[in-house]
Parts: sequence; C-alpha cells; structure tokens
Amino acid sequence: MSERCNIAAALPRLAAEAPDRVAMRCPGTHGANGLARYDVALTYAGLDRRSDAIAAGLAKHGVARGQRVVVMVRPSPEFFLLMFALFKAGAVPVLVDPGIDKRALKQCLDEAQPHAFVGIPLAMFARKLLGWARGAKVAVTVGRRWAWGGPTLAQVERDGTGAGPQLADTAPDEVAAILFTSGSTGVPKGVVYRHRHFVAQIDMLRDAFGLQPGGVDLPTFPPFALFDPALGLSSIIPDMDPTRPAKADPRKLHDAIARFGVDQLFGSPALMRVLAEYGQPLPTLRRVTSAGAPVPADVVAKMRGLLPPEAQFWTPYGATECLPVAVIEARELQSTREATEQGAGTCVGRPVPPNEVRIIAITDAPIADWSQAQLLGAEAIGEITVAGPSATDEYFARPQATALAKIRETLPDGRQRIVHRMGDLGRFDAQGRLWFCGRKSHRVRTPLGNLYTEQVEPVFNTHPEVARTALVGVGEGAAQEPVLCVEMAPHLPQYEHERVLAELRRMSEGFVHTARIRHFLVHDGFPVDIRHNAKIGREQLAAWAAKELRWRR
Ligand SMILES: Nc1ncnc2c1ncn2[C@@H]1O[C@H](COP(=O)(O)OP(=O)(O)OP(=O)(O)O)[C@@H](O)[C@H]1O
Repeated sequence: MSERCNIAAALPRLAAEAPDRVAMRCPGTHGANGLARYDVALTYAGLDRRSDAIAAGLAKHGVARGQRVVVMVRPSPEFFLLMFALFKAGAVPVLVDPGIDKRALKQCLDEAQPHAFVGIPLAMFARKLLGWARGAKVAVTVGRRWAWGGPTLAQVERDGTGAGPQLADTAPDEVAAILFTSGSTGVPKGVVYRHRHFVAQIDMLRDAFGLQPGGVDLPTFPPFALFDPALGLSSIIPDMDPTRPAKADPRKLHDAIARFGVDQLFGSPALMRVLAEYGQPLPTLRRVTSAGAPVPADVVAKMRGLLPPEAQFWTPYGATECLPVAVIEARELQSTREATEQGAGTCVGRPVPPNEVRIIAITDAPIADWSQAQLLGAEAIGEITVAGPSATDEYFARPQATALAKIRETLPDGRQRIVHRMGDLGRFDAQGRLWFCGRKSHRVRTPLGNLYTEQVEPVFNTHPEVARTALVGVGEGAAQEPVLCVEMAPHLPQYEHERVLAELRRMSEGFVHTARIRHFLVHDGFPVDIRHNAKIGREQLAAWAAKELRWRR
C-alpha cells in the first residue's frame, strides 16, 4: 500500500525498520566542564509510539482533525512528539517565531484563531498576561502547570496510551500547518502548508542533497529539525539559543559534532560565521547547508577550509512560502564571487527539480492570471516566480497578501496551478543559473532607472574597513535618491570615517550603476532581523537616512 499523504506516515515504517535508531538527542543536564551531557534521547520506536498516544490523547481532550493548534515549545523531545502527533491527528500546528516583535506576535496568534494552545510554562504565562489567542478552547502545558487550567502534555499522553496506531487519512490538499514568515518586510504572514507541500519538500531536499537514512544531523534552526524524522536521520539538538545563532558557543557545537559523529549541519549564515571564525576543523561533516540569507563570501571560503575535501557546502535559496527554490554548492559559489563584487548580484544556483522558475516584469500590483504577467528572457532583471510542488498557494486569512503573491496559471492541458511570486528580484544567466538581486520592496527607483540592493552593496562590502553597507531610497515614487548607509568595521576609530567614505565614493565611480549614488552616511549599527541577524531592516534605515539628509541640508 502506498503511504498516505502525510509526513508522519514515514514514522511507523522507520520505527519498524530501525526501532532503536535515535530520532532526537537533546542537551539535557550539564557536566562540570559546562558541556551538555546529551542524556535526553528519543528513539524512532519511542517517537512513533508516543506520538500515537499523544494524538489519541489530544482527541480525548477535544482537539480534532483540521483544527488549528498554536505550538510554542522549544526544540525538545516534546516538540517532536507533539508535532508528529498533530500531523498524525490531521490537526494543524501553527508555528510563530518566538523571537519576533511582541506586538506582531500577538497579532499573528490572534489572527490564527486557534482552537488550542500548547506551550511551555513561559508561553502559557505570557498568554495569560498578554491575552494571546483568547478564543482558544483547549490549553495544554508542556512541563509544569501553574495557575492556568487545562492538562499537561504528559497527562494527554497518558490519556491516549494504548489507543494503538493513529494516522488520519489526510488528503494531499488538506491543510497540514501554518508557518509564519519571519516578517523582515512587515508583519509576518501565515503560510498555509498542505500535506502535499511537506511531502514534496522532503522529496526535493532528499534528492537535492543526497540525504540517506541513518545520517546524523545537527539542525541549529528548529523548524528544519522536523524534516529529520521524515528522512530517517538522527537529530542532535545543539546546546544553544536557537533564536540567537550569532551568540552560539562554538566549543559546544564542536563537542556535539565530535561526540555523535555528526555528518550534516544545518544553520543560518550567522551560525556559519561563528564556526568559521572559531577556525577549528570539522572532520566528520560531509554536508553543510546554510539558508535564509546570503552567506558572505569570506564565511564560505573559511568554512570550506575547515571541512574535509569531499564535503559539500550548500546554500539553498528559498522562503517560508516555497522551499527549496534553487541551490548552489560552495565551489561554484566561490567562482561567482568576483562577479558579485562587481555588481552582478548573488548567484543562488540552479532551480531544484521539478521547480519551474521564471522571471517576470516588475510590478507592485496583483497579477490574477499568468496571461497578464510579462515573461522576461535571460539576463533581464525581474521578479522571481516559482511553480512547483512545494510552492504554497495562500496566506492564512490575508486575502490581500495572497493576491499580491499568487498567480493562477492554466496549463495547455487545461489543468490549473498557482505560481508563487517570491517578492525577490533576480535574473537568469546564459547557463541557466539564477542570480538574486535583492527584494522587490527594497529596490530604489530613480529617474534613471532602478538600483538593486544586491547589485550595489557587495561592491562596497569589499572595503576592508567596512562591516556592511545598505542601499536605501529617500523620496517618493520613481524619484528616489539612492543613499548608501555604511556600518564601519567595529574597531575603526571615528576620525577615520571620513577617509573611508571618501574611498567608497571613489569606488562608486568604478561602475555605471554605483556611480549614481551621491549620498554616503555612516550608521552605528544596522537594525537586523532577529532570526538570522543578517537581514537588514532597510525600511527603518530609509526613514533614518531621510531624516539625516533633511538635517544636513
Ligand atoms: N540563499 C539566499 N541568498 C539570498 N537571499 C536569500 C537566500 N535564501 C533566502 N533569502 C532571502 O530570504 C527570503 C525568505 O525569508 P523568510 O521566508 O524567512 O521570510 P522573510 O522574508 O524574512 O519575512 P517576510 O516575508 O515576512 O518579510 C527570501 O525571499 C530571500 O529574500
């Protein structure tokens, strides 16, 4: 019998094949040397059996198929158990990044209109205090319950024990989860994942990266850990705050990698920088994947030097709405560095099969039907669109955002599909590789044409005394003035700033597009997103730059 369209369907099979294989290992208690003992583990047999019990227990406590359940639980056995129990039950987990702005968080939680709320005591307490998701009828505490009602997850599990295997007969189109974006360009949006999206994503990741059951993964970015059980991998949950990757202790990461023979690592560019700067070899790793934002070229070069020669370092391109879109391996990425530093954009590689990636003319308006989109050829910069099995088709309760990001397309055989607009700009080169040029909302519209952040900033970022730069537009409509905000290297004395700015001005003369920048402003420290510490808050910077320019005039 073919497996159901549900990523939890792999669990009973894997539990039968390799019952004692570790599905997840967590830091647990700490030894005198400050290192985690990793004494908390969950096997595949345990994950399958206990998630069955929790699924059955949740049904007894009034959580049914199709109902939304907010999950605010840290990476732990409970998180895996709960998520797979919800998938088995056909209930719909809602995940919001706990690191986001508190007001945005409340808005997301209210907007999701959940039927149930499952959280660690801190989340339950915050819910009471801040009135999150007031309408939720069921509240389950993961850990010790205090003054709020409802059962604990342990009670739910006990109440469902003995009920036998659980697996809802979910249809491919049924909603599987709602995952909120990190909101770097506004309030986060809830992306509706259907079961077929997850199933396709697993297949695409397995094929793109050659993942084999039995591998040992160190997923430093929590939602991605969830793919591991569906792929038959063992997850080692690192001893770090997943919302602060730049603050991770490299000694602890190395300890976990060496102890468990980790062969695969997943992390944000901020975490890669931590390992790259620590500079110790990583001999067991065979595959490193870094996603979410561009990985700086110096980090790629340093990481490659620390990995065994046969290891691969992948940087996938994608978004919460559609992942993976394209991938590139570090060797090829390094060969494109020069072009990037001359203003070509960042190469993000070739589309992952079976994605169909097409570039369309830039517009901020909705496009209802593909026949209204203007398809562009190689080398032309436009908005990146994706049609494929992991491209999601709507945002939860946000018809306007959905209209701006989705296009209906009728294929020659009469079938219809939804094309996702990435909100990113890019182009294809003659070899069929995709180049990322920046976000659509961050383009600077000048009377002489557009300027694109990823074609401008890498040119100036090569200056050794510059930490990073951000291009923003000041002014309205198509009459914006481009301004380059500059964050100087941390220890550069202030009296050197004018000299560096003069050098940047001279550098700008080197290329036609950068020569159009007249304003260069020093900024103390850019606002960045909390998840990756990498995405620059250009909206905020633009407002700051406008004020600075007014003041100077
Ligand atoms: N390899 C990559 N290189 C460059 N940029 C990338 C890469 N991978 C992802 N990105 C950027 O990250 C974006 C996706 O991020 P994510 O889905 O976390 O939401 P967000 O964009 O931060 O939030 P929101 O959509 O709410 O503003 C992509 O659209 C792209 O701009």
